[in-house]
Amino acid sequence: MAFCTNMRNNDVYLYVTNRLDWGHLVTVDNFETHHFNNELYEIQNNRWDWEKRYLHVNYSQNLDTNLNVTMPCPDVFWFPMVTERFCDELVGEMENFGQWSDGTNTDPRLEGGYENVPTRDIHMRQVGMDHQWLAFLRDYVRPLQERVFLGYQHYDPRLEGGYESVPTRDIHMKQIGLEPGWLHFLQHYVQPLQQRVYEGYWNDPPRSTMNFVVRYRPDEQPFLKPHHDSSTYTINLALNRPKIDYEGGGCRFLRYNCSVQDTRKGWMLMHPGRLTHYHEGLYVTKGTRYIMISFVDP
Ligand SMILES: O=C(O)CCC(=O)C(=O)O
Ligand SMILES: [Fe+2]
Repeated sequence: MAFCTNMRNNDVYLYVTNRLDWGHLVTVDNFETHHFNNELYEIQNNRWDWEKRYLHVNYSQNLDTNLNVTMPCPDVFWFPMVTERFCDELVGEMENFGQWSDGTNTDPRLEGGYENVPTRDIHMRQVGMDHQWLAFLRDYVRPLQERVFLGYQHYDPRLEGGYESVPTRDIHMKQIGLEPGWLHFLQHYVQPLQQRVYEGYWNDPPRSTMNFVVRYRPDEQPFLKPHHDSSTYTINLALNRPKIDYEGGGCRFLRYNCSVQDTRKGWMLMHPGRLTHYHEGLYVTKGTRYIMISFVDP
C-alpha cells in the first residue's frame, strides 16, 4: 500500500495484470536432497510442479463420466497415469538402491516373514517413498477406482473397518452368538462349492497393503506363476516398453484366457485382486521388464 501511495504521489504510472503467468512459488522447506531423484518425492510439498513433471497429460480424461474407460479384459481397466519421466525416475530410484529381493519364499520385510508368490522386488518403504505413494493412491488412483467399481463403502460401526459397501437392514451372526457355527458351515459346506466354481482362490491369512516395483529378467525371475493378490483390487503400472525394452511379458487372466501384453509405459491396469482375477505374469524372454504393483484394500 505504501508502495502504491508513493507511486501515485510521484505520478508514476503502473500497469497491473493478472492475465500472464509469471510463475509460482516453490515450497523449498523440507525438500529432501538425499534421494536419487528428489523431485519424485515432492508429490505433497510441490503438487503443481509434481503434476507437470509426472502426471500423464491424459490422466483427467478418465474422470470424465461421458467417456468410457478402456477394458482390455473383463473387469480389468486401463488408465494413462504417469509420464515417461516418472517411470524412468522410479526405475532409476530402485536400481540405484539396488537391493532386489532374492525371489524366494522367505521375505524378512513382511510381518509373517513368508511370501507365497515371491517376485524380485523392492518395496516403496525401502526407498522412503511409502507416504508419497499413499498420497498417489488417495489422490489419483482412488477417484478412478470409485468410477469403475461403484458403491464401495458405507459406514457401519459394527464392522472392524467401520464401512460397508451395501448396507442392509440386518443382524450379524456375531450379535446372536452364532458366528463360530457359521464359520464351520462356511468352511465345510460352502468352501468346497466355491473351490469348484472359482479355481485357485483362498485368502489365508489376509495381508496388509503392499507397494513394490517388480523386475523380470530371463536369467533372474522371468515370470510369475498363477496367483491371487492379497488385495481387494490391484494396480499394475507399466514402467517400460514391451517389444523395445524387453520381449514377452504381460499379465494373463486365466478365467477369461485374456492377456494384456501390449502394455503402455505409464499406463496402469486395475483389476479385482481375488476370486475372479486369478492371473499370472508372462515369461520375459529378453531384456528387463519393470512394473509397479500395489495391493489395495480401499
Ligand atoms: O507381471 C504382471 O503383470 C503381474 C504381476 C503380478 O501379478 C504381481 O506382482 O502380483
Ligand atoms: Fe498379482
